Amino acid sequence: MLRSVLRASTTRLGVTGSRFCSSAADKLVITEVDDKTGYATVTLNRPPVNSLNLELLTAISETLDDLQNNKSRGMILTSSSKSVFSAGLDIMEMYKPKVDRMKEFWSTLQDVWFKLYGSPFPTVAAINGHSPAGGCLLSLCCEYRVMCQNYTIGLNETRLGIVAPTWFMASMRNAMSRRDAEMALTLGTLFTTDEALKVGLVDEVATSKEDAIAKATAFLDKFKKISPQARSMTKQALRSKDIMELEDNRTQDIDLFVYAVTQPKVQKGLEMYLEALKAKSAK
Ligand SMILES: CC/C=C\CCC/C=C/C(=O)SCCNC(=O)CCNC(=O)[C@H](O)C(C)(C)COP(=O)(O)OP(=O)(O)OC[C@H]1O[C@@H](n2cnc3c(N)ncnc32)[C@H](O)[C@@H]1OP(=O)(O)O
Repeated sequence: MLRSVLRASTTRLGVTGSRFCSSAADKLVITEVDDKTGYATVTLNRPPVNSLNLELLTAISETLDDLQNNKSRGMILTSSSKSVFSAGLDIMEMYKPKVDRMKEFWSTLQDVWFKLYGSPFPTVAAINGHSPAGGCLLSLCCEYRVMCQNYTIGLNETRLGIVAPTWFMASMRNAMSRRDAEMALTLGTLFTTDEALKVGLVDEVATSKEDAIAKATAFLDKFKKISPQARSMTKQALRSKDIMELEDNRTQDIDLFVYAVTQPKVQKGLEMYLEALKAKSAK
């Protein structure tokens, strides 16, 4: 049975059985913990496309703190949308930005990356929809990815005229061969589910969200007989080089982000990209 933990930002709510309280639907991140397994299902809930703005990133960051403080046994990251896992960073945070907010936005994204990529508990992404750019990054931070059929995933930054930061690249390199990561990053490839499986960007394909959650749960179950401490120390040792590299360069990374995104050429590119997105959705 699902337990008490429904959390969004700083608000705790109750839950009865497997049903959410009505107010849960308004929350940016919904967390349910299964009493039997102890696994938390964390659902991104910012319609229409879970684009990652400062508020959503803050809610994710706080959720990850909660899971760590409660010594979570495992996390499944998914989305409440029927067709989008996450559309990546909210382009409105980068288009005509206010510099102070932009810095806080990027610093919060860094926090989420540290907490998710370096989490002591095991993590799986149940990717139940499209997952470009920052959406792909969130899933890459997890240890295992199960993706539903007929969607797209990838770090497509070069297609927007943007260079993915080195820690985005490191996250991709951790999942795929160096060669495939180089091709994918330079081309800004958005892979179909089947293509993503072939290059190792995802680990399993699912037929539905329920199937993805079941496969994610089966992955977490594999660690039942493994010492949690040995497991987490091994994971963190393998990822520590990437983590230390960003830790040592946090401020420069924020400054670089602000500099790159405020370039007139990049602003123009973002404007055109937004216009194209809006024209497409108006059709
Ligand atoms: C030194 C380093 C410098 C910089 C590094 C920056 C790194 C950047 C990382 C990023 O994540 S950038 C974001 C990249 N994201 C994308 O390219 C995805 C764009 N979106 C889509 O392709 C599609 O929306 C979709 C995710 C495939 C979903 O398609 P669907 O048909 O379901 O929805 P629709 O396109 O109609 O969108 C609905 C609505 O949402 C708006 N939208 C979509 N994505 C974003 C976004 N990322 N940010 C802000 N808004 C977004 C879209 O415009 C529609 O709005 P409207 O209803 O008002 O028209």
